[in-house]
Amino acid sequence: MPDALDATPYDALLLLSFGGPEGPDDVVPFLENVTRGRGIPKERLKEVGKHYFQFGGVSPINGQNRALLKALREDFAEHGLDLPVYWGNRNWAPYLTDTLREMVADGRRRILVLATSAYASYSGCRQYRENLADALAALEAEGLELPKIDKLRHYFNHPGFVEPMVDGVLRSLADLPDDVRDGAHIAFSTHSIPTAAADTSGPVAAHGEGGAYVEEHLDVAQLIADAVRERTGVDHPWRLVYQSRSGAPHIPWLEPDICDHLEERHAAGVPAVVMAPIGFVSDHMEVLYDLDTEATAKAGELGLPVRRSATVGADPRFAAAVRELILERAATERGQDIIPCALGTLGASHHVCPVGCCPSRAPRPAAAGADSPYA
Ligand SMILES: CC1=C(CCC(=O)O)c2cc3nc(cc4[nH]c(cc5[nH]c(cc1n2)c(C)c5CCC(=O)O)c(CCC(=O)O)c4C)C(CCC(=O)O)=C3C
Ligand SMILES: [Fe+2]
Repeated sequence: MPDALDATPYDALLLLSFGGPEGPDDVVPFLENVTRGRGIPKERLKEVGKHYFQFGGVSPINGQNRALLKALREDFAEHGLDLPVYWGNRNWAPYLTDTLREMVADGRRRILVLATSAYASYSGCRQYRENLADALAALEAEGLELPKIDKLRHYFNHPGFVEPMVDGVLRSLADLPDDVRDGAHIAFSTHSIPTAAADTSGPVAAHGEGGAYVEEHLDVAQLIADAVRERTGVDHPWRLVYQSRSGAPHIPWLEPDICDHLEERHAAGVPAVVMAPIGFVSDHMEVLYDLDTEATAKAGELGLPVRRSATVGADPRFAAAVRELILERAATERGQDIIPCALGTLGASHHVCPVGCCPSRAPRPAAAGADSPYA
């Protein structure tokens, strides 16, 4: 047995995710949960429902979270980190409030949250903090004693997140036909969000065109492109592109869209493209539908060879990164001086979201941040 690792003051980890349907009957209620009060056009919802039905009404995300839970528990056990791991979702069972109630019943008092989103943005960060505040409010109304909740920092530039994606891009390049491999372009893809949300993503100091959301993705893309050049000796051109746009057409969202980009690059004479979904922690429906189905069909029409590279998923290096992030945060909470681990030019992200970080359209209470109404 290795020496025990010290996660004090924390007594539990909570994997906090999006949730997804597990069968055809779940699809409509799931979409209602996702879109409550979010102003998404009906046509778009019908369209997205079809994506889920095409896959038997089952989102891949829950299975991927179960695999991640297993990888985390195995990594912790192997390294002597005695920290129970729980799982709760925003939009589907196991629901966050139920998990939190269970954690309180189990006597958990200091909870650290790992969200399945690596970057700053309202959808990927503050909205999860709002969900935590809602869950705490629900438990408070039940008369329960509330635990203290902190959220792990953004891990987009942690080597345990970046390195598996480097390997994925290398595998995709290797998988392309020999005659087009060296000329391949890399399209780093992430979820489009309204430009107004991007511009105010991250701490106030990062607000401006694209905000922390775009800046962080560009840093990861550059890191992967540099690592690929080092490993292959080929300088592949790349661009950050977007997918899965959902809002009304008159509201500007981040562009270019992956499909338009494929068309444009093909017209410019690019012989092949690797689509690298750096914005996603695992092979979500957005990856399976928008890239593997829609964009791949588009490329087929164009006669453009494409490959989609792997997401991090339950890679053991990612599980190890989570362990390191927990120990780093625990040491910081204990007042120890510790240098946080991060690649790239931006440095390690903040531990605690400051006031004004990723504001929502209509301000709501958010836990686990400087503006949290909870201790
Ligand atoms: C930045 C971002 C991430 C990445 C960060 C993170 O991972 O959190 C993400 C993840 C996800 N989004 C997901 C699903 C959906 N997102 C929607 C809608 C929206 N997403 C947005 C942004 C993001 N979303 C936005 C700005 C909207 C518009 C409405 C709003 O402002 O809220 C809709 C409604 C229909 C549609 O329009 O697509 C669905 C069904 C799933 C589950 C997939 C699965 O089942 O595998 C996952 C992991
Ligand atoms: Fe989404």
